[in-house]
Amino acid sequence: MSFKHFDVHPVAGRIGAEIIGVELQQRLSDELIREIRQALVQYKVIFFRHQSLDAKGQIAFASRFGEITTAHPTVPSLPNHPEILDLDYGRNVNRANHWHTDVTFVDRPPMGSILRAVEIPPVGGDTVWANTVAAYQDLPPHLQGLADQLWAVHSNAFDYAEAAVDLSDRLKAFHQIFASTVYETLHPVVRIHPESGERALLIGGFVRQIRGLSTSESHDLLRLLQSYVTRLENTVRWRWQEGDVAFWDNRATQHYAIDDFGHQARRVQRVTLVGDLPVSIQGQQSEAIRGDSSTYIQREAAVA
Ligand SMILES: O=C(O)CCC(=O)C(=O)O
Ligand SMILES: [Fe+2]
Repeated sequence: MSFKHFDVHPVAGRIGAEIIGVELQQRLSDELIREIRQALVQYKVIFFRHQSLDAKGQIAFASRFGEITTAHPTVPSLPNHPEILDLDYGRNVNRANHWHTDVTFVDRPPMGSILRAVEIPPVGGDTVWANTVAAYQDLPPHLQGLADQLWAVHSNAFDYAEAAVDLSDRLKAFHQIFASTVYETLHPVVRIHPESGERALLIGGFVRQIRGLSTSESHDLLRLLQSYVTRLENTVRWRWQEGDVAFWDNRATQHYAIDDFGHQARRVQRVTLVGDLPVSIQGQQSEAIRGDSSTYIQREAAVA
């Protein structure tokens, strides 16, 4: 696909592209936003180098793609900007060095996220994304056929359970609400991407159990499926520079923030877009089992 409004330089063979010639702080035309959305769906994660985007600009840009959530249980938002999660590693959040698709324990996981690099260590702190459509395509046909039939329970039960950093009172309040509320959702292991129609594996760090299998069978099968996601051929690694912006399609990716920067500062800020209910290849929708995801999405209101 070619794009009229910008140049696209793929960063790796199967996922990730840099968009060149767009200044995100400016008000962009509807047509340009449509092209960015097409690039997002095609490349799964897109990068904009050296932007001069501020918090307001980030919110304004994100809102062109849909509704923004203020959702995160333990990561604080910027003062006056509940839409912006302030991920200041070592100071206010745990490291995200595990493979995951964001927030899959709720029935409507985010459509995507826009992450802005505020402070980046001189070396280390890269982020890796994996293409979960390519992972599905790599499965041998018999495994595809099996995965197509499976459903899995995703839960927040363990995640963020222990805070590695001292939490402020405000964060403790968020944390308590989150820790005392178990969210559990049944998602298809293979979802149909609502825009591209592609089949994508929906697994990752929040999956607890494949329905209908024993714990050990579920564990082994998840490990096998996940090995297709994290095949290096299906990944892209981004070496951040300050001002960079990454926008990922959370419906077709997992990601992993590499924890190799010791005690150096690393600060990124995220705006998250509301997603829709995943749909299986048979046309069945994900189902919340426990926890009302609107309480999650309305976190600020719940604490206030
Ligand atoms: O810090 C990063 O690079 C990514 C952290 C993360 O998992 C997220 O923002 O969803
Ligand atoms: Fe994440």
